[in-house]
Amino acid sequence: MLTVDNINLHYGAAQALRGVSITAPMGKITCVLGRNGVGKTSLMRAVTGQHAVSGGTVTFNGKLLNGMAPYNRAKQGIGFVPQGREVFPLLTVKENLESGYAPVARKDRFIPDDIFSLFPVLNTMLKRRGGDLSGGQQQQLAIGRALVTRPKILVLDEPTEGIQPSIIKDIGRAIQYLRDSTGMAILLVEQYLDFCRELADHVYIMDRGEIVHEGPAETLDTPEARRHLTV
Ligand SMILES: Nc1ncnc2c1ncn2[C@@H]1O[C@H](COP(=O)(O)OP(=O)(O)OP(=O)(O)O)[C@@H](O)[C@H]1O
Repeated sequence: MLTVDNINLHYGAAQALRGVSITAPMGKITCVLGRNGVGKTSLMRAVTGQHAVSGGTVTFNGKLLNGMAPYNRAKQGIGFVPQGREVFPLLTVKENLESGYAPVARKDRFIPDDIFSLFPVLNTMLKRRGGDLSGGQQQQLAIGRALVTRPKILVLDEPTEGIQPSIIKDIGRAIQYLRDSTGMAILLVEQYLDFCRELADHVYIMDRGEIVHEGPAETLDTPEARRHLTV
């Protein structure tokens, strides 16, 4: 289980997170929702080690992650699919997937078949450059690359952003399959309410750097939750 306990995060003098606490249990999909600029990506940066917290703790399966470099967090089982995908445009699909080998033991340096079962298009495009793929295909590649690192928790930052509906469905199915078949924890940041309502076991809503709502996915339909999500 991932436990974020009472964290603060600053960019210089500006505070982006204020006393944020969330948990993401194994075998569950935990979704963090909120409008633009409320701190969702900052929370993901705190979890993956891309930005230091200025207070509080981040632990994964009992191990304190504070101060640990992103590379070492990947070794602990934190797999990250960043906002905007960050696929290497000049590397082939195969090379992009292989870039996930760095944190895994030598014996595990192969591409698990599951990835091609989930996203068959990647298998047919192995020799194509990452930059030549559509946005949806790049998103599938970014998820595949994270899976190559054999994560115990998959952290996804707005995987549906700018993606066509049919591929959003494929990505949703893949996320459910990963939860149900591997028991990994999934931490999902989203602005797309319906996607979260369908997938999430538990939801958090953020506003201005704080958690303002927490509950099962059904609670997204309460007026109190809606109030935090409408512009
Ligand atoms: N590198 C940075 N330097 C300074 N301020 C930043 C930086 N990154 C984010 N911020 C500020 O921190 C706050 C939270 O931003 P963050 O990106 O975490 O929000 P978000 O909810 O993920 O938004 P979005 O949905 O647009 O990605 C915003 O006010 C933003 O302007």
